[in-house]
Amino acid sequence: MRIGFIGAGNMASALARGWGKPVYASDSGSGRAQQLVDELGGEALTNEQVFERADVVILAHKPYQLEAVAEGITTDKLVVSILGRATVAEIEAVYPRSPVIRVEPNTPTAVRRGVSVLAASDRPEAQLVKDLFERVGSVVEVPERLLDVAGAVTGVGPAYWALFVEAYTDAAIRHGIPAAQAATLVTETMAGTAALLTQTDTLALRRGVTSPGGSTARGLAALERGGVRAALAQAMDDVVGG
Ligand SMILES: NC(=O)C1=CN([C@@H]2O[C@H](COP(=O)(O)OP(=O)(O)OC[C@H]3O[C@@H](n4cnc5c(N)ncnc54)[C@H](O)[C@@H]3O)[C@@H](O)[C@H]2O)C=CC1
Ligand SMILES: O=C(O)[C@@H]1CCC=N1
Repeated sequence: MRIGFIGAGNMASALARGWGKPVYASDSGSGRAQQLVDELGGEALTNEQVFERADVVILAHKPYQLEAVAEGITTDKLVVSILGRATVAEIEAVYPRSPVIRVEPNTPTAVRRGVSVLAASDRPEAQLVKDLFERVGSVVEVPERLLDVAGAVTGVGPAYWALFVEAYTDAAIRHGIPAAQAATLVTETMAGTAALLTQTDTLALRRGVTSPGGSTARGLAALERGGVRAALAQAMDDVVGG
C-alpha cells in the first residue's frame, strides 16, 4: 500500500519515518517533499498526482489550507486528515466523494512509539486506518467531540515533556553534572517511569519513592509551590479553548 502525503513537514516526516517505506509527497515549494523522498524513497509530486497515485492520502498541511488544497483535487481517494481542529464534516464538505477518517497522531510515531487518536467512525475504511497507525504506536479511539481534548494531551504532549526534560537537565547541570550525562539521567528516568506506570498508578508510584520527611517530599513540595498542576490545567484550557 502506497501512502501519499499532502504536505511534507514535521508531522508527515515523523509518520513517514515511522512507517519506513517509500512515499508520495507534495509541498508548497519548500523542498521538504523531495527531502523526504531522498530519505525514504518514493516520489515528490503535485497534490493532484499524490491523490491519483497513492492508495491512502494523508492531509498533512496546515488546517487553514484545507479549502485551497482541496480546490485543485479532482480524484477521489481514502483521505486521512491529521489537521488539528478541522472536523470530519468540514473535510467531507471539500472532499465530498472521498471517505474521510480523522486522526490526531504525535511525533513519537517517528520511532514507532506514537499515540494516535482516531475519531470513531462507522466507515469500513476505519479499520485499515487503525491498522496503519498501529504500525507506528498505539491507537486510541474516541468520539469525534473529544478528539481535540485527546489531541491536547497527545499531539502537543511531546513538547511539554521535552520542556520538563530541558528544565530538569539544566538544573542538574547547574549542580555539576555534564550536559550529556544530565540529559541521559533525566530522559531515562522519564522513560523508566512511563514503563512503570503501565503496571501501577501514579499515587502508588509516588508513595513508593517518597520517604516521609525525605528528599522526594521536599522536591514534590517545591513543584507544588511552583504551580505545576495549575500550569498543566491551564495548558489544557488554553489549547482546547484557543
Ligand atoms: N507537528 C505535530 O506534532 C502535529 C501536527 N498535526 C497537524 O499536522 C499538520 C501539519 O503540521 P506540521 O507538520 O507540524 O506543519 P509543517 O509546517 O511542518 O508542515 C506543513 C507542510 O504543508 C506544506 N504545504 C503548505 N501549503 C501546501 C499546499 N498548498 N499544498 C501542499 N502542501 C502544502 C508545507 O510545505 C509543509 O511541508 C497540521 O494540520 C497540524 O495540525 C497533528 C498532530 C501533531
Ligand atoms: O501545535 C500545533 O498546532 C500542532 C497540533 C498538535 C501538535 N502540533
